[in-house]
Amino acid sequence: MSDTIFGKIAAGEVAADIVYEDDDLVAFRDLHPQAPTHILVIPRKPIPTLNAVQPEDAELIGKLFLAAAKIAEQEGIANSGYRTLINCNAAAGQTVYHLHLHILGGRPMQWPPG
Ligand SMILES: CCNS(=O)(=O)OC[C@H]1O[C@@H](n2cnc3c(N)ncnc32)[C@H](O)[C@@H]1O
Repeated sequence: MSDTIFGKIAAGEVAADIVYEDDDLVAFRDLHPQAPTHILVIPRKPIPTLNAVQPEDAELIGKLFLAAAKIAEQEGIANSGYRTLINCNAAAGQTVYHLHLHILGGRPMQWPPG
């Protein structure tokens, strides 16, 4: 049994608006979008936070970012611009402890992020 909601989505146990998936990754639209395009890309491997990423995960993390760029292209936000971010632990607001990369686009992003 997958222990986070994202693990359940990856396992097909919980529905999501999936926009991309392969053997290693699943990408789906955020339930509470913070931008016109807000997509989460997750590894199927249940890595809880960025702190838990190991050297043997390097290729998987690379695939996460390659997929993000491909998805941004598919979403039509690659040229206008988009933000990718990973929140790590409570101070950053992490609420789901299954590593995930946010893709936010379709509107101007603020800097610095809050
Ligand atoms: C504050 C950021 N916290 S977070 O960086 O941990 O991001 C978690 C994200 O998961 C999203 N989310 C939670 N449950 C689901 C779900 N079942 N399907 C899609 N997205 C979900 C939240 O809206 C949130 O943006």
